[in-house]
Amino acid sequence: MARVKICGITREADRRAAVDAGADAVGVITEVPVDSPREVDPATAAELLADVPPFVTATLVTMPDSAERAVELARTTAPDAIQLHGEWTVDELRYIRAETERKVLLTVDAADLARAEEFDGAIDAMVVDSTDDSGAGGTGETHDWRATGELAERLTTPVVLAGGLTADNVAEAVRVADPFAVDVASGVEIAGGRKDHNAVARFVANAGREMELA
Ligand SMILES: O=C(O)c1ccccc1NCC(=O)[C@H](O)[C@H](O)COP(=O)(O)O
Repeated sequence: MARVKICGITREADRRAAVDAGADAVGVITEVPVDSPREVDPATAAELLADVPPFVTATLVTMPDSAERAVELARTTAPDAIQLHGEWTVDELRYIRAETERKVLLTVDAADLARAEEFDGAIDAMVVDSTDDSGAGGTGETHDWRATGELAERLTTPVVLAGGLTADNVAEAVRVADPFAVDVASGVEIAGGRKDHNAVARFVANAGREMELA
């Protein structure tokens, strides 16, 4: 069974739709150095994360310019988990994890899986995504799901499959990669930064379809 994270929540109604659909985690994006329709300011991120109910992981998604800033953002937005994009060292990730006492996820690019191995065991989950040159996500691009599945078999750290997933391809992605979780942002939108509630519900249902058939 793959768990589901709905990422890039910018509005309360979208957060509610994700929770009502049965998402295991919601992601709120702040402080990223790219122009994203899914980015909100830290105060809005704090509000959106605060009202995530129990048993759903409130995830802060960010690309701050230092480990200290990551810790500060975690303090002001109070998430359950922090998903970092960009270039980080193992020591920096360990520092952020220890200082915040939060679960730390690192996003790695699917085209550079050799880099992923270096972080095995140092973080709580690894998001394998189709990132842009800066390491940002939300590209809407798919990648080699089989290679991600093979990586997941080698690592002890849980792997989250992201990048170009939609309600129509997520069941196949789960079948091929068998990830710990799947993550979607642009693939369930009606417009940039606004979720299509029907697509969100279909995505969550289809991510679990393989389990229903088993
Ligand atoms: O979504 C963004 O615009 C974004 C920008 C900068 C850093 C991270 C971003 N998204 C992070 C996510 O977790 C997305 O869910 C993931 O990249 C998948 O995106 P998509 O291909 O659009 O489903």
